[in-house]
Amino acid sequence: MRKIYLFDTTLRDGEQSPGVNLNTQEKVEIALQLEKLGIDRIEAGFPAASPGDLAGVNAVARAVKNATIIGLARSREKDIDAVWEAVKDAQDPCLHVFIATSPIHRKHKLRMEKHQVLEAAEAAIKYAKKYFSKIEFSAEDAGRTELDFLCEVTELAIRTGATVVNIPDTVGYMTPLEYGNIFKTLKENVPGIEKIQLSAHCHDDLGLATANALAAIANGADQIEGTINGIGERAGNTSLEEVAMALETRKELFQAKTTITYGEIYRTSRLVSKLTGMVVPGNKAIVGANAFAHESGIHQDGMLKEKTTYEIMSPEMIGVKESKLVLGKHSGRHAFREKLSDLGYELSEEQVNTAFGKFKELADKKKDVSDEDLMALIEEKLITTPEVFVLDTIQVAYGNQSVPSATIRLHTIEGGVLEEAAIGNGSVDAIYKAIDKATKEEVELDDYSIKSVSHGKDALGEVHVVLKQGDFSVQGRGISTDILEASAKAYLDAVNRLIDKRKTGPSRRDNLSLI
Ligand SMILES: CC(=O)SCCNC(=O)CCNC(=O)[C@H](O)C(C)(C)COP(=O)(O)OP(=O)(O)OC[C@H]1O[C@@H](n2cnc3c(N)ncnc32)[C@H](O)[C@@H]1OP(=O)(O)O
Ligand SMILES: CC(C)C(=O)C(=O)O
Ligand SMILES: [Mg+2]
Repeated sequence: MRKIYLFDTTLRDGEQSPGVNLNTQEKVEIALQLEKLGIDRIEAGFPAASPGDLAGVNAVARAVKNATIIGLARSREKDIDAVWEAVKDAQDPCLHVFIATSPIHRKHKLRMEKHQVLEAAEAAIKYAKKYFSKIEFSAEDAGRTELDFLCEVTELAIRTGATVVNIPDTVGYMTPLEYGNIFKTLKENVPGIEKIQLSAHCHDDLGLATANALAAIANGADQIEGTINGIGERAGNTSLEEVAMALETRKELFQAKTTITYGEIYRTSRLVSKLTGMVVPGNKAIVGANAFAHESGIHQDGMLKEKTTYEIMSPEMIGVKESKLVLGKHSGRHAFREKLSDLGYELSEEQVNTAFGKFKELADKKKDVSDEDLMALIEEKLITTPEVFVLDTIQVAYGNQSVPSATIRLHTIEGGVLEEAAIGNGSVDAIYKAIDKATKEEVELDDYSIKSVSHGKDALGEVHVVLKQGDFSVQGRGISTDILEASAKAYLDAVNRLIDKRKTGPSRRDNLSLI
């Protein structure tokens, strides 16, 4: 298998992401993690940009022992001097020097003719040779450069002493077929091309950065430039973790591989996200929070039977602990049962079915059903008190200038429907008075408490009540995303227990096997 070199520019092009500014210590921390990851070449910054960046690149050059350390320069002597100053202490220093070659950049930005661009590139590479044995030359905006001129520039760079020639798609304009064709053309037409390495540097303006990098590899590129998490100027750069995992996962296709330590990918992604403040989108390939998470029942069932049904690579390989089966409204019984078993519940098929019905009702109201939600739901639902009264609907009218009122509708065990309305000191009081009227039970509310059993705005509220009737005292619990509904459920639960207690004596909390 052919080795593909990874050139990481998180600390240079990545730092060009608007809002990102890494200090020296942060650059060193990321660089050391990149070294652990096994990155071959680290572009640590643009030393001519500021004294701070020069110091940052220099600190990286001193700290990292097992990767080439690179600084970027325009085709100007003072930029090249600054790079040498910054990287001369590295074990393996390298210069990256560039000039734009496309007609748009030549005309509007550089205001140079073709021959002036060639002269500037030649002069820069010649000057750099007084310091560097390794020089990468980039033809900025190569993607929009006339192919014959790009061949001419590449030939000149090789002749003058560049050891790597980079073909940047600076503005992310290329499609894979076009970009691949540039590499093919250079390979076939430029004299001396076999003496150097060809490199690809892509941007993601059209979402094609990784696809274009892979097309370059398929057409002979030796090196891929990119960043961790794909951060970088505008829409960002090629994500190196995507390239590495695409080559690994489809090795039969590419016959090429990187030599990185896959198990460090996730850790590196987290560190870069933390220090740059660039949040990784949940659906980001390889390192996004959802990259190995499955929510729908059919997928979860497949995953439980055989992971390869829905995963083309394993999360453990990149350092993620395990795949996640997320319970939500699309989940099915297989995943639900598995989750209950993980939480330590051993339930009969019938109990699973009852709980599953309740879980689906809850999932319709909540985005994510957490472990705490599930535990609350199981503990509430599987304690089998005969339900003499079942809550159907509640209507509450509340205004800070009016008396709260509530209308409730209950079903009875015999199939009847009871509907009552009442006013109260507050909404909960109105609900409880309406329930009293409907059930005709004379009870006293001895205690009422409410707590949140999960997190976030759509958290479940759990209400706990104690009702008294003569010598009897019973507890009731109700759970809902709405606290008024939870209050009504708790009250009715207690009334049902009271009726049951009157009939059967001591309380029964049976049919629930919690382990
Ligand atoms: C595609 C890329 O990612 S390229 C890298 C982008 N990174 C950066 O720009 C790093 C941060 N940059 C900086 O700090 C500053 O731009 C500096 C210090 C490099 C230069 O600052 P200034 O001297 O004030 O110039 P300014 O940035 O305004 O303009 C760029 C100048 O460089 C010229 N230039 C641009 N690219 C090159 C090049 N590769 N070689 C030679 N000259 C170049 C421009 O034509 C312009 O020249 P002009 O002043 O004669 O018109
Ligand atoms: C400096 C070069 C390589 C660059 O970042 C680009 O062209 O995108
Ligand atoms: Mg770039």
